[in-house]
Amino acid sequence: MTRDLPTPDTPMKLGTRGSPLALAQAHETRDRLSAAFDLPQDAFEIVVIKTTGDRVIDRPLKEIGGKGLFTREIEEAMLGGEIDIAIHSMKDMPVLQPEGLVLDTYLPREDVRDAFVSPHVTSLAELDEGAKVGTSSLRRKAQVLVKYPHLEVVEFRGNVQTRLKKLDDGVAACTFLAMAGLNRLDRADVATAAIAPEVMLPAVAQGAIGIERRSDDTRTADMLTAIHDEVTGQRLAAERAFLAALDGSCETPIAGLAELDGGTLRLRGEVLRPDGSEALSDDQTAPIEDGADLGREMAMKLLEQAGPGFFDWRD
Ligand SMILES: NCc1[nH]cc(CCC(=O)O)c1CC(=O)O
Repeated sequence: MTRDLPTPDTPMKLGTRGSPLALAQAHETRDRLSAAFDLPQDAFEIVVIKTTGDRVIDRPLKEIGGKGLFTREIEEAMLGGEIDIAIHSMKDMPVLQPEGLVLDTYLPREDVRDAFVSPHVTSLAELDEGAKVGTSSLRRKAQVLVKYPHLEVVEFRGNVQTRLKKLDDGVAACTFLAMAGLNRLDRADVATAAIAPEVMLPAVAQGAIGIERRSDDTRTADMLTAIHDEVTGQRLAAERAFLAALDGSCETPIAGLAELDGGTLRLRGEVLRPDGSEALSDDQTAPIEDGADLGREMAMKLLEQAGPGFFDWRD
């Protein structure tokens, strides 16, 4: 340690959004830190920060646009010294962080799968022509339409409670939620079924919590090594290299999942046309330490197969 550990008088400040899921993730981080250093919980202070994405709830995210819709205010608070670390769902994080910030600490990954949620049916295959599927995820939309072009995808924003209410109100016949989020909220009961990655490949980094810090804050860097999960780091290195090489933004339907089997890393990747008219996928293995190279190579191969214009909107 280059400096003293936090105390209740000088707590470490954990920045987070205020959604129930974000708070659950912040609490998990605090619990892991307090256990690792045998510190009381009040040596850590959870600071809730409202982001643009939280404030604007009446429009589709892609209309508000701009990078870091859910992170900008949090990262500014960290650069300004108001908080020491920021806790994020890694699947929402861009591959590059602003100057002065580092994001390389990951907690052990939760369930990576998507959940299918419906009060009416147990799978998409049971839905009739024209039935409405609620999702605001471009990936899930494209994945649904590739297999079930006769279904209609409608915009579906909001937290778990809001989305369940919308299903009750008949706005859509079904929706998808990440199993990880449901588990962290202790709401796995909401899932009608967990969808195997073979059926719906999850988003890059789904189920992983990442902790961001200032690059010059060595005390915090030292502390975070105690709660970092190496395997999650190796998996995300491959998945995020895949995403980075695809130049993936929130506006490109991309899926990717790395898994370890002994000393081998298996990466599955998928890119889709936004209208769901085509999907390209790959499945390869490499030694664990070559995960990032594998991610890059897979991205290059899929980009070449896709050709120009593949990701263009055809709404
Ligand atoms: N984009 C929203 C978001 N970001 C992370 C999660 C779930 C938790 C996770 O994947 O870690 C969710 C909700 C969802 O997809 O159901």
